[in-house]
Amino acid sequence: MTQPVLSIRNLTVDIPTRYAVLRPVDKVSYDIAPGEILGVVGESGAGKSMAGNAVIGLLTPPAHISSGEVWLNGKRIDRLTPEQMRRVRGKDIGMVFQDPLTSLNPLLRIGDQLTETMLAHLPISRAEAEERAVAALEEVGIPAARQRVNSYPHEFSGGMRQRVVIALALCAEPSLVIADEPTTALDVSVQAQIIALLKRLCRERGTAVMLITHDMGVIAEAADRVAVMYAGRLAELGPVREVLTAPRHPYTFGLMGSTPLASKGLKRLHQIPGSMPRLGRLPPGCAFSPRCPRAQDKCRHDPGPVIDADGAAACWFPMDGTEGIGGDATPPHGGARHLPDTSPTGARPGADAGFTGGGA
Ligand SMILES: Nc1ncnc2c1ncn2[C@@H]1O[C@H](COP(=O)(O)OP(=O)(O)OP(=O)(O)O)[C@@H](O)[C@H]1O
Repeated sequence: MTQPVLSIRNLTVDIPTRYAVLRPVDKVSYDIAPGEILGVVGESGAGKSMAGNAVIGLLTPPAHISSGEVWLNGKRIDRLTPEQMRRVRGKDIGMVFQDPLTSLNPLLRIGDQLTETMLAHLPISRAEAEERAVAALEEVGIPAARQRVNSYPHEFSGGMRQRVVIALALCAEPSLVIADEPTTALDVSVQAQIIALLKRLCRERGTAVMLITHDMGVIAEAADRVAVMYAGRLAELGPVREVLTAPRHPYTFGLMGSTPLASKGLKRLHQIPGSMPRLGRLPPGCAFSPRCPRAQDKCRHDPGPVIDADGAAACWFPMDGTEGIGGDATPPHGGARHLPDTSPTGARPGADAGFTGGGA
């Protein structure tokens, strides 16, 4: 089997506070292979960004990795010094954040930003780096790239700026890109283009991608595998085709059902009742149990099983993959039109799981 680009094992992040130690990431394990896009999805506060920041060494103290391991291309990186980690971030890991201005220096021409990044990490001459900067902008679809290298970040629209950030993230030829809500701040019309661009470029280069999003539509459109997070833990991990057509964790099922089925003009939503518990107030047992229509006594006392990097559902009573799932299991934006029709029942996710219906 190909060596994964990224392997995280039992990754746990703690935040000591005056009253308790909060655990926003709890024993999370997964791999990302070369050229693979792993979508990390969950509600706000699930721990998606914390897990991403832990991988790139950008946790804000007092948050820190308290146990577990992070491996990049066969080398352990969770014990590197901040200086060593800075080099890894520039060379081996590219980053795309929600706000393009986080990644771009407002005072530097974008051509210079690309050139300096390449010169810092690649054995090439300045002339070659400048030529590659133009090519990189052309590749991400910036019109008149030879002139636009002289522009400053504020001279671009939001969508164009995010294209520049993608060019910057990829220019040092990293093996991993971490994209944290890369389209959330953009117009809906631009979102799909940016996701398609990221997907195409990473596929062509064999770059592994950790794509963090709250949007199941983005997962369906772009990801190969999906890691569903809830209250710091992995709820479910598996290939997108399997997880979206036959979710096994009731949370995944509810998350899909609560996504608008925009492409079909369907208004019916199945909202998951309640909200995710705050970190300091996690219930005993499975953190999802207070919201879970399938919860039994065991769920209220025993935390769900921890799943390993091979994937599964962290549920004592997982769904069997046929309950309430139909060929009409189309996630948002038509994303699942590539998914196989495994429908034995003709129902949609969320329809029969006892989640609150929003009305048709
Ligand atoms: N400095 C801090 N002190 C206490 N709790 C914190 C701190 N920083 C983050 N948290 C908590 O850690 C949890 C995980 O946050 P994280 O940003 O990783 O969530 P997320 O899934 O990425 O959500 P979002 O999509 O809103 O960014 C949240 O409950 C958040 O409130």
